[in-house]
Amino acid sequence: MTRVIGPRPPSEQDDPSEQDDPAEEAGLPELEDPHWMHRATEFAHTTFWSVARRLPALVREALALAWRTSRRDTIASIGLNVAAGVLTTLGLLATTGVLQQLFAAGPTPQRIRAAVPALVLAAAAVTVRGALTVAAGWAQARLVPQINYAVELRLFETTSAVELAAFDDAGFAEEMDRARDRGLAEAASIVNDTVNLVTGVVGVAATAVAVTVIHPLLLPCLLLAAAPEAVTAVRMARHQHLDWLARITRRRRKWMLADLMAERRTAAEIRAYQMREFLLAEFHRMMTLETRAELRLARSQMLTRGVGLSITGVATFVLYAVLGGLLLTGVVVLAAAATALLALQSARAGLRTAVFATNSLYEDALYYQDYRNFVDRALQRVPVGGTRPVDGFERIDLDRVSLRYPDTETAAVDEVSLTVRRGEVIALVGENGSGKTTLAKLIAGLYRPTAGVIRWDGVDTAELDPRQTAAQVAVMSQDWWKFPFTARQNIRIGRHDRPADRPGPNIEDAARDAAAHDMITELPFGYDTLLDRQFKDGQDLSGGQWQRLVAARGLYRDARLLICDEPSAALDARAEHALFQHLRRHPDRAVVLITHRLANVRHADRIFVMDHGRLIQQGDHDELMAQEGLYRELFELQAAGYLAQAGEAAAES
Ligand SMILES: Nc1ncnc2c1ncn2[C@@H]1O[C@H](COP(=O)(O)OP(=O)(O)OP(=O)(O)O)[C@@H](O)[C@H]1O
Repeated sequence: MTRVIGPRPPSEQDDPSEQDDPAEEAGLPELEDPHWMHRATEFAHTTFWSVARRLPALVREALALAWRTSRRDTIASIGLNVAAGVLTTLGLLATTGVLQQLFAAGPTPQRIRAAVPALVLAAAAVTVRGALTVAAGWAQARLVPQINYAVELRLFETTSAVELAAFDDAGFAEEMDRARDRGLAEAASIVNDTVNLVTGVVGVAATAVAVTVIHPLLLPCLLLAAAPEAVTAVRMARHQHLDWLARITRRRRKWMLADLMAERRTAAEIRAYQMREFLLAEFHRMMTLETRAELRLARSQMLTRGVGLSITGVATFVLYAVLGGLLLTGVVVLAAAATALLALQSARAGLRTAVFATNSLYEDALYYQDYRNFVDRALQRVPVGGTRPVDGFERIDLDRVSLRYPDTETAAVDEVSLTVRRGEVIALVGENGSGKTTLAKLIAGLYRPTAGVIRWDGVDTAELDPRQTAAQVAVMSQDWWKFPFTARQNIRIGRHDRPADRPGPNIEDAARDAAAHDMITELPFGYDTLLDRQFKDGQDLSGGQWQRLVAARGLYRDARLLICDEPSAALDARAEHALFQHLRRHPDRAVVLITHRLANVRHADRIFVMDHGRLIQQGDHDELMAQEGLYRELFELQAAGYLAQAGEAAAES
């Protein structure tokens, strides 16, 4: 049988456990550290005691988050764990009672009878404690999805409201990634860690109370015996973290390779270039190094644990010796000593839980802080706008408007003044990078000018209600997104909130106007076809078909200002012709058209020519053709191509 997947089998020489730290590793392709690495590094270099010092503040933060999300589940998670702790104490005391009766003098049946009440109490304590622990776990598990939902909602409410310009700011984008990648997930973790910490501390405290009641001298003995285990737990957690840090770049590369080999969007290219062997070899190399690192960690963890267990063994031996001494000198009775040994198990488990929870809480809180900081900063970038109502316009005036993108030397739009009037079609033309799209986004209100003023009927747009202003605008963007919805939804999102009584084109009419209707009806489920291949029955469209859908959405929006940025770049001649029939003059609408196909702007009322962000020419087609300049040059260049072809065809016939 042919092997479908057949990576090179590891040779003996490749045995990961046999190789030393390879120089090969240094030859791996360079990758930048992920943006959240600074937190991981910060944690790695913080001592456990510094972590413990910050604990009260972190616990307060986590509890506040849980409290805001669900008071009932917060109280239940903490309260039930504390109650379980009280029952641990009761259970241990009852056990001492049982042992005291069993070790007392007298005939066996009589001793057993005397032990029965304490035995019942101990059994009841264990049972109720178990029930409380289960209920506490349930409350804790209920908290997690609620917290996740609350923090995600808050994040996306904020990211979807911030101004578009924020997305051009590399710092902002990085903070957003950081908040999304780890910050979000760690919100529920810090609450979980806190509840675990409380559980651990309550467990230790309950045991401590029980042994102190039995005999105060037992408490220091108990802590002494449990301490080595806690130290081992801290050391192992640190090892694991440092090792994870050292391997993170390689693991990212491994994930990236794994993604490349199992992603739809890369599948075609990988096959076309026959990259399979190359990728599998890279993956194999990465896995070899990774496995070797994991084996190294396992070895060092084993050593740490071995040393820890040896010290714990010695400490337990010392405890036994001390208990023996106390028994011999009659300071404690046999029953109390036996209970102390039982208590030791419980204290160890509690201490281990508390130590792990402390470590995790500190680290997770660092990432959660990233989320908090991002949301605070993002809220400052939500455009406030004015309150003046807007209902259409007669004219939009740009007065020496400029826009400089963050961290760039030159202005993408430089002191441009122009007017867009209702009922007109205006065109923006110019070479690549001349600032047309940026200017269109300024007119659409997607960007605020960094200098100059835009006025709607004489009123500065900063004074207008931003939601109402945006409702007047439709943008058929050059870089549209393939929204993973049905064809109908893809058009309807253009004005999904249109009230039933408000007039406007219906979905099918808009699709017909954009030459999309026939193409949609030919899809397997017509308008209800899901346009995403990653889901069952989903379909994909060609570039031109998508663009027809985008045009249909823009027409369905039925806005007073229609901005069309290269609306026909991917359309065939028939679809382009059909679309431009519907982009003609309309008394209630202004159209701003950007296109490199200059034949389409011939009939525009006015044409604005951009060059390096500046407006260098304006007029209608005839005026611009009558003068020397960029417009005529570009138009003639394009026309020459058609004329030459027409000439060749005439000569051949
Ligand atoms: N988000 C951005 N951040 C930084 N610079 C940008 C951004 N978008 C565009 N630019 C720069 O601004 C200038 C104008 O770009 P713009 O997209 O407005 O040009 P254009 O005339 O529409 O080009 P094209 O004809 O290629 O679509 C270019 O130099 C471009 O590199």
